[in-house]
Amino acid sequence: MVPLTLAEHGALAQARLPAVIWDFFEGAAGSEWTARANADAWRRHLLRPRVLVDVSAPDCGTELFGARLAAPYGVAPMAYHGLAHPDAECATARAAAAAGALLVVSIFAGRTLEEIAAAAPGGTRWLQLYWLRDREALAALVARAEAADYRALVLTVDAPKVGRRLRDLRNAFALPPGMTAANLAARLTSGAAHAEPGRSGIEEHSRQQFDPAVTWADLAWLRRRTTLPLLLKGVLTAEDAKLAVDHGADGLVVSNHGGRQLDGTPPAADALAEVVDAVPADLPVLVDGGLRHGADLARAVALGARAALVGRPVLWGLAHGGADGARAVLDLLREELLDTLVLAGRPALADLDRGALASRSPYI
Ligand SMILES: Cc1cc2nc3c(=O)[nH]c(=O)nc-3n(C[C@H](O)[C@H](O)[C@H](O)COP(=O)(O)O)c2cc1C
Ligand SMILES: CCCCCCC(=O)C(=O)O
Repeated sequence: MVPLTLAEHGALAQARLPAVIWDFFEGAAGSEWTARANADAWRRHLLRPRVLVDVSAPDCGTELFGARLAAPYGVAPMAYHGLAHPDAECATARAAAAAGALLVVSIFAGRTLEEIAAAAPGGTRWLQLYWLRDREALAALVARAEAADYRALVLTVDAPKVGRRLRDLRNAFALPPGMTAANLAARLTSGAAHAEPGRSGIEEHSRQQFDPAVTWADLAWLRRRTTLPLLLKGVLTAEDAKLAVDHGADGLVVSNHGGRQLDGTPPAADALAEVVDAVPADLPVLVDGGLRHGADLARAVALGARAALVGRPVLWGLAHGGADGARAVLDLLREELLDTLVLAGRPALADLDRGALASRSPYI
């Protein structure tokens, strides 16, 4: 079967993956309400098409921090792509570069930053960080990212610890043998390889390694260590968006972590406008969570996002088809976006503003 929707990519992946790994990918915190709401919220923004517009040459290309992208999209940072496919992040890097998409590499990647860069030399890559207790490890990663031509840093700020993910607790999820975070010393990663019944190795590991005492005041330490643009990922409120700007953030990612952290937060699609409206107009705001169709990319741009990141669907493609599968997911999103631009009578991203949407329809 040639998958024609992201959901069909998901079905192929689920058929292939061990259930505990599928659960780790798909799972979210608590009742998983926020994870479900993420996808539903995009669809509540109905599209308002314009007619008799010249749509013969639609263009969804864009530029982000000086890099050219084929569409306003990227791969969200996700730990351990090797759980999906043996070629791991190197395959994802090849897919993203071929599709003209940004790749945000997780601090918990299973391949080194240098291997990932070498796998797709022309690609646009950023590095995501969690604030570890071991600051020297963080500083070393920043230096390596700069040397390997990563173009920005993304500090994830919604995770003083990993959320309470019931599927992982039920499965006593732990990393399989051989699966390690290649960019960190073994002493910083070994905790995720074992879980007692009713526990999650990932959650325990985060309690050991993540610094839950970090505050806005600490950002200056990171800011001083790099000239790269610094984005904060996991901001959902106007208050925090303003604080981020005051503390030198160069961009934001509106995100509830795909519902994997605090269940009950607003869907990302609903938080986006609040954040966009709180920051200077030229500050790049990205968004992730629940984007499952190219039309959702159009919705994100219309609400003020400069680009959107896609998480689980890329792992679905990777799981069933390696680099080709991940690329197929990204290509499908771009094709669907172009189709949306044409049929909505808005042939360029600049034509997408809030007038392109009828929000919060009473009909669905
Ligand atoms: C398996 C998995 C691992 C993830 N690992 C990370 C991570 O290492 N760092 C991070 O900031 N976010 C991580 N996330 C969250 C994603 O970056 C992103 O916020 C979320 O997946 C977007 O939602 P979506 O999957 O609905 O597209 C992870 C998500 C998944 C599904
Ligand atoms: C201590 C390892 C944490 C990895 C967390 C990755 C993940 O599942 C997520 O951020 O979500």
